[in-house]
Amino acid sequence: MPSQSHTAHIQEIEAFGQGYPTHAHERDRAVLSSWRRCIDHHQLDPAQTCEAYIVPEGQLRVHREESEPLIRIARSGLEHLYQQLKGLDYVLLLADRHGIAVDFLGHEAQAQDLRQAGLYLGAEWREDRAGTSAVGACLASGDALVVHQSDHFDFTHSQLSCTAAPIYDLHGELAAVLDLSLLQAPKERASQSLALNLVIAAARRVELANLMAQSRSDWVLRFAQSPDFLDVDPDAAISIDGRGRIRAMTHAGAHSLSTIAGIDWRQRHSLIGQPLEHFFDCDACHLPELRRNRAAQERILRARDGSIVFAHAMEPQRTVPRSPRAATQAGLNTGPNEHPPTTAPLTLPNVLETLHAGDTAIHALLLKAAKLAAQKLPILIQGETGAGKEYLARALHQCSGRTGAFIAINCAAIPEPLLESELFGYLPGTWTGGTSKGRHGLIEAAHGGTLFLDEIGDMPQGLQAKLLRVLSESCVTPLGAHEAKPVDIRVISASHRTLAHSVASGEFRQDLLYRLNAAELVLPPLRQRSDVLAMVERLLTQLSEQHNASHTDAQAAQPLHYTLSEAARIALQSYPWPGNLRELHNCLRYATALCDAPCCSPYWHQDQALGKGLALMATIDLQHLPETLQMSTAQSLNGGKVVAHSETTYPTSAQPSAWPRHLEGRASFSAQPAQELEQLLAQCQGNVSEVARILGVNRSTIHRRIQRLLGSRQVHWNRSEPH
Ligand SMILES: Nc1ncnc2c1ncn2[C@@H]1O[C@H](COP(=O)(O)OP(=O)(O)OP(=O)(O)O)[C@@H](O)[C@H]1O
Repeated sequence: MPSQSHTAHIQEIEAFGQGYPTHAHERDRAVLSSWRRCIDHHQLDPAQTCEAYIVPEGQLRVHREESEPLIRIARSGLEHLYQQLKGLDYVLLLADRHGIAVDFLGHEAQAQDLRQAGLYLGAEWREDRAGTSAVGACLASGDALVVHQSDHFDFTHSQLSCTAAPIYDLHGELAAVLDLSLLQAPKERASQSLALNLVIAAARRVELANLMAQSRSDWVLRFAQSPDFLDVDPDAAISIDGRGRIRAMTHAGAHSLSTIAGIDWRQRHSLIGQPLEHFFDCDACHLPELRRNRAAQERILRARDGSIVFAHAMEPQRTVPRSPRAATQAGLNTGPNEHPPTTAPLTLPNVLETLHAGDTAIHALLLKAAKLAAQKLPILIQGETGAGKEYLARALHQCSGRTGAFIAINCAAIPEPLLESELFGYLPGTWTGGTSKGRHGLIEAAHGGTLFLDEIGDMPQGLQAKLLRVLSESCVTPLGAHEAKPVDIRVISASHRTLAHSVASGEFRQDLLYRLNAAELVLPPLRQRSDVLAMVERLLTQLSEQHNASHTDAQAAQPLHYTLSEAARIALQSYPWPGNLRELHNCLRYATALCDAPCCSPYWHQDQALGKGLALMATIDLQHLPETLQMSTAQSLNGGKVVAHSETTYPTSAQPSAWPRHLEGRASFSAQPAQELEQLLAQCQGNVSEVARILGVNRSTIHRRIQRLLGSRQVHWNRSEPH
């Protein structure tokens, strides 16, 4: 629609109001519906203009307080979206159900202009007050739309281009509107199509996050049309209570169930409380089969209308114990409306479940941790560097039920005088390096929460005595103070050293050790875990999600998933990981950064309106892994001495002697050549090229070896690969 003079704008709206022929065919239908409401219901006059209205501070505070939980949940989604559009001058508003902007992301440098234009915190965009706007029309219709320049009813706003999508709460009520606006936009309305897709996708993710946050004690079933998106960016979700009945849905979830049931989605209330088997050929007993320990392609649900979706079931986050007594013993909180799931071989709270991927030893350790979580007992976590001690401490805090903060301090990283003032705080004028107002210490900051003392073995002796006093008296005395303050803290400490040795050498106080390790959790090094590859898969899923949430707008329509080549898989599995999970995580971050441009998978995602297109698969190969890994793999497979590790300062226990058993003999490849070759072929699923790459020889050499060593024995190599 070309830009108009104010007079032409008034004439067009008046003519439309009276039913005369206009340019209306060039306007979006949602815009015309809003114009109709403005004229007929709100009795607005297009000749009367009105500056954007910002509500007074006190009123804004009330609205923000009312929307606080939603703002919290939406915030990270908003920030991701804002980052995607960085440099394009978009402004993001989250408006509440009354049309008032309760959250805002935009350039502070433009604050004056944005405020004047109403693209600011506190702006009120209700349709009956401001005429047709994206927020107002979205609230009135419940649908996403673009209101571009002269689409605005009030000519005052005719420079703006605004795109909005609704966010529904779990009861199907329109809870908020996400709006993406530009002060100055290109004339073409089509320029905002991508903004529309982005804002719809962001609103869907906020709804998913909201459902997840509010359904901690229920099963959550997430759906996608394609298995590739299922675990990274599902389309819809529903929650299911302990009796296998639908408890809540995202908007897309309500649409899907309504379609299956053959009802209008506006009747979604009738879906609540219905058993799952009314919609799918499965009931609550089948939910554990849809968890992520099976490949996404296998997690298929058949709907009663004959359609098929891929599903991902997530068990309740908080364990629901068999009895209140068991709940207390396990230290797990149950909400008032939690029902014991009918199935549920429930084990760990989700936050602890995420720390392992199937290793039985660590699973047992985490079960113990779950029982200790809500006790106030001090816990000492031991384990090699990077084994995940801080992760475990945070998880313990999260399922402890303690409402205060998790405060972490690394005792090895801070010089003694600073460490003392950091921990204990100081009064004004006490400490020359301090601020004139004095400062609260970290011990006080952890009041009601958890104090995590990392590398406690490195705490200076003078401070060990002071800490002991805090632990025995539950009081802290800031530097320069004469009176102690009572504190309620739970202490978790960690060390990569064996503290008993430090006690024996006189470096660590025995009485403090007794205070700190009422319970001890020893995290195994990664090389001793049997779930390395499963952890790799999990981290790759996370990295895919992060990529999808943060990459640029042009690519945003195509979610990406990282996968591994067989060679990379073997290398990752056979490496001894002296830096444990930290090294593994960094290695995968490195590999995903280096991994070449992804290629398209065969899946074409159907729901274009949700901002998706072709699924992209990015395969991590051996050459994308850090050189240390490549060298280590080549040396171990070719019988070379592994120098890379022995030259570093890794703990002796991390030496390659601890490599996974199936690869231990690989260094002496020629000792049992036929058996080794057969094993390697099996591991590479018969892919001769992969075997050749691993051994650093060409494919014809492998084919010759197969002929020579294996002869007519049945060999499962990939005969269909190109020769
Ligand atoms: N369960 C986990 N899942 C995924 N990544 C993890 C996990 N645990 C640890 N990591 C990775 O390892 C890094 C180090 O974790 P963490 O700080 O908990 O280890 P740590 O044992 O406390 O290390 P240090 O002894 O050096 O302080 C994390 O930043 C993360 O990248």
